[in-house]
Order: sequence, then C-alpha cells, then structure tokens
Amino acid sequence: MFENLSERLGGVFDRLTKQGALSEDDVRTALREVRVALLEADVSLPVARNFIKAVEKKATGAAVTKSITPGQQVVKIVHDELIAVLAGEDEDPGKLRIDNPPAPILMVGLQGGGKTTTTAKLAKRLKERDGKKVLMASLDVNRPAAMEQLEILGKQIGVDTLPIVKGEDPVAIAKRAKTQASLGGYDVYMLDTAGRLSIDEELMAQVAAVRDVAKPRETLLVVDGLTGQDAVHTAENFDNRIGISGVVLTRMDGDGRGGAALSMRAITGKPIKFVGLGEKMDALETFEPERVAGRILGMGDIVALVEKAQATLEQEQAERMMKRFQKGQFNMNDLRMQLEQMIKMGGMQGMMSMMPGMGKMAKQLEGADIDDRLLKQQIALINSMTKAERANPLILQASRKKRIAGGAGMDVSDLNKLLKMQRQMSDMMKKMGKMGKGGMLKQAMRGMFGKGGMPADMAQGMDPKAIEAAARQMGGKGGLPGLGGGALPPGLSGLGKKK
Ligand SMILES: Nc1nc2c(ncn2[C@@H]2O[C@H](COP(=O)(O)OP(=O)(O)OP(=O)(O)O)[C@@H](O)[C@H]2O)c(=O)[nH]1
Repeated sequence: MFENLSERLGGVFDRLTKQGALSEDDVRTALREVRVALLEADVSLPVARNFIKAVEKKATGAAVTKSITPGQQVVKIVHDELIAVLAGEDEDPGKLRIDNPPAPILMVGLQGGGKTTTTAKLAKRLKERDGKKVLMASLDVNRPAAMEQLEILGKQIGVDTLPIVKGEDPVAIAKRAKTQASLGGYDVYMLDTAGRLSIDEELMAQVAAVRDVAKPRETLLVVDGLTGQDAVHTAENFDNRIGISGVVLTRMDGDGRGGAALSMRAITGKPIKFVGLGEKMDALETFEPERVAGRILGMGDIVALVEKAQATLEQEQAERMMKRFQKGQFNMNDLRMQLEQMIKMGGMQGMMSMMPGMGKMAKQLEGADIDDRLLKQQIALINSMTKAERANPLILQASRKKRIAGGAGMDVSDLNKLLKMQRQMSDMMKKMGKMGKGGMLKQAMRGMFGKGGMPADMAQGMDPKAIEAAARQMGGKGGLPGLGGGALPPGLSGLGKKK
C-alpha cells in the first residue's frame, strides 16, 4: 500500500552512501524527496511538513557508527519518527475498555466503510482471543438488509445477535440491547449504527441519541482507509459531534496510497486501534505502528541492521575499553577512538550539548567558529605513529617525534600537546577506575557509547562529588561551567584556535 513511498525513499537513500556525520545538505536533499513521497502517499500537507521538520532536527549531525551509512541512518530516523507519529501516546491500541459488564461498544461511520463487517470481525476477536461473551445489535433501521447482514455474520462466527423487531427506532433498540446483555450475562454488547452516504445532521443526531442512552465505553469509527483525506475529515467530524475513542481503518489490504493512517493519527489525535485487511472474518488486526512504518518504508531490514550494528558495536567497544580503562590503560589507540567518537557525536559542540551541565558551554562554542579540524589533526598525528608507538607512547624520543609530526604536517609542539593529553587521560582513567570500582567508569562508558550520548541516568547514577573530583583530574585551565574544575584535557582546550 505504500509502494510509492518506499520506492522513492529507496532511491534517495541509495544516494546517501558517504560515511561520517550527516551534513545538513545530505539531510535536506533526502528530506525533500521524503516530503514529496509523503504527499504522494496521500499524507496531508501540514502533517508532512511537521514530520519533515521533526526528522530534520534529529538527522542533522546525527552520529553514525562505522558499520552503517548515513543513508541507512536517515532511514532509521525517518522510521522512528513514523512510529512516533503513528503510535502517539497509546501503549496498547488493541486493548478496549470492556470492564463493568456488559460494556457497550458503539460502532459509527459512513455507509459502505465496512462498519457491519468490522463489528462482526471485532466480536469474533473478542470472543476467541479474550473469551468474552458478546452480543451484537444492528441499529440500521433504514436498511433492513443491514440487520439481516449482521444476523447472518453472527451465525457464521457463532456470536449472538439481538432479535430483529420491526418498526423499532435506534434508541429503543439500544435500550433493548442493554437489557438483553445484562440479563443474558454478556461481557460486551456492540451497537452497529446506520451509515449514510455522507455526514448529515439527521445521522449525527441519531448517533448522538444512541450514545446518550448507551453511554459507550468505546466509540469506534470505522473508515475506509482508501479514501485518504476524506477519511480524515470524516474522523474529525464524528469526533466533534459524537466523540470517538478510536479508529478502525478498513481496506488496508487494498493497493491505495495509505498515507491516511499517518494523517489520521496526527490530525485527529485519536488512536488507530485496528486495521481491516480483507473481507474475511479473521481479517482484522491490531494496529501496529512498527509494522506500518516498516511497510511505508519497505525497509524493515535496514532498520533492523542499523539497530543491530549500533548495539553490537557500542557494546563491544564499551566493554573492551572499559576493561582497559579499569586497568588504567589508555594508549594512543584509545585516544584515537575517543577523538573519532567526538567527531561522530557532532564534534565538541554536539558532544557537550549531550553532557549534563554542559549545555551552556556548548552554546558558547556555537559562535566560536570551531570545527572538527583540530580533532582531525590530532587523529592524523596518531595515524603517523607506528603500531608500537601507538601502543606505548613512552618510547617516543626526539627523532621519532620529529618524524611523526612531519608525517602529519604538524609541529613537534602539537605532538607534545597530544602526548600530554594522553598522559593526563591515562592518569585520570587510573583514578576513576579505582574510585568507583568500575561503577562510575561503567556509567561513563555507557554514556559515551550507549544510545544517544550521555543519557540522563548517567548524571543520576553519578555522585556529584565524584564528578567534581574527576573534572579536577581532567585538568585544563579554562574550567567548564557546570563541571567544577576544568573538564577538558589541555590538548583540547586549544580547540578553535586557528593554526
Ligand atoms: N478488502 C476489504 N473489504 C472490506 C474490508 N472491510 C469491509 N470490507 C467490505 O466492504 C463492503 C462493505 O462493508 P459493510 O460492512 O457492509 O459496510 P458498512 O459500513 O456496514 O455499510 P452500511 O451497513 O451500508 O452502513 C463489504 O463487501 C465488506 O466485505 C476490508 O478491510 N478489506
């Protein structure tokens, strides 16, 4: 149902194959296409616009791990955002309020949307999955065939229907259904109201009158998912007049554009509880945002791959480094990894904005024209060392230093700064390792390599005094606000100074 969107996005994402953090241009190009694709999938303009805005914010400068491409990263961000919009706050969309038996469920919608079919499908589901005793009643007095249709479906699925009494009005039928449900020991009774070709006053008044006597626990709007924006308007109308608790989108098995789901959730704010996927009585499924998002993108594999790559890489790296740090080992390879990680996290600024108490500093850096140049130069210095030198920088004598600096096109004084930085970080690691018996280090590592930089739980898990002590150990003359003493190794305090 979302072929258009997936094909288009596939094309865009294929082009984004470079490594490194995502540049604004990469993201913008991709998002322009995403937006067109959303509109083509019948997502309404304001919804598409807001969607793009949210993704843009998350994607620009997003960290990219080694084993995935920026394109894959964008897919993941778009995917996550789709889920966020589709799911809203609902935890379990398929769960209905059917406490206090008999619980009334009111089914509303336009004619031909699939209301009667969905009533029966849902009754079958409640009976079979939840073991509920269900009674169904047709309130469609305008079309006697509709009442018979429900009766036939009831027999087919083994669910009772309220006997048809000719000449009764919908409110009277609703009252009779309630009485029969109470007397018969039913858990649920479902009221299938009459449909109209379009929304009209008479229809709304009739449904409102039924609602007032039945006081439904759930009022489910059944709409044809293929009608796109019309379905969204219908939902808005029914919600304003009757008040709905959820939506069932039918005909999602068709080959329509399907963007209605996204607009529906974003515009009405009502949860999509079920989707109809065919004419058969079993063709009703709980609405699963992950599945729909996967279908919209047609890229479930990539998303899983990205998640797996990130998780494995992060965990392996974190564990390996933690073991070394606990022993107080911190050589040039470790330093290089740290510097690379900093670049991936959006440079100094990006990293600091993720660290507790350092948001202010990140702001100050904003105007300071800092790029990743210094970090890259430091990495270049490390790269021009031999394997033995990286593992044990203590062996670096004057001649080696000259060779290394020359190889990286820098001065020996730059290399000395880098060496000092490595020594201080190594000392710090030793102290931190002893201090918290690994506890603090573990937190710090998880913060560096876990999801999304430094999580809030890191700040919570840390003793403020320990943070201060560590900050003091990290040295540096220009102390950072929010972290007691200086927090940056001296080599890094030269950031931003143009060479
Ligand atoms: N492919 C497909 N067909 C469906 C789905 N849900 C309902 N239908 C079909 O749509 C047609 C109309 O469904 P009804 O349940 O009679 O529609 P209604 O909203 O009750 O219509 P009125 O009773 O006239 O108000 C039937 O042929 C159903 O089998 C679905 O999810 N997928």
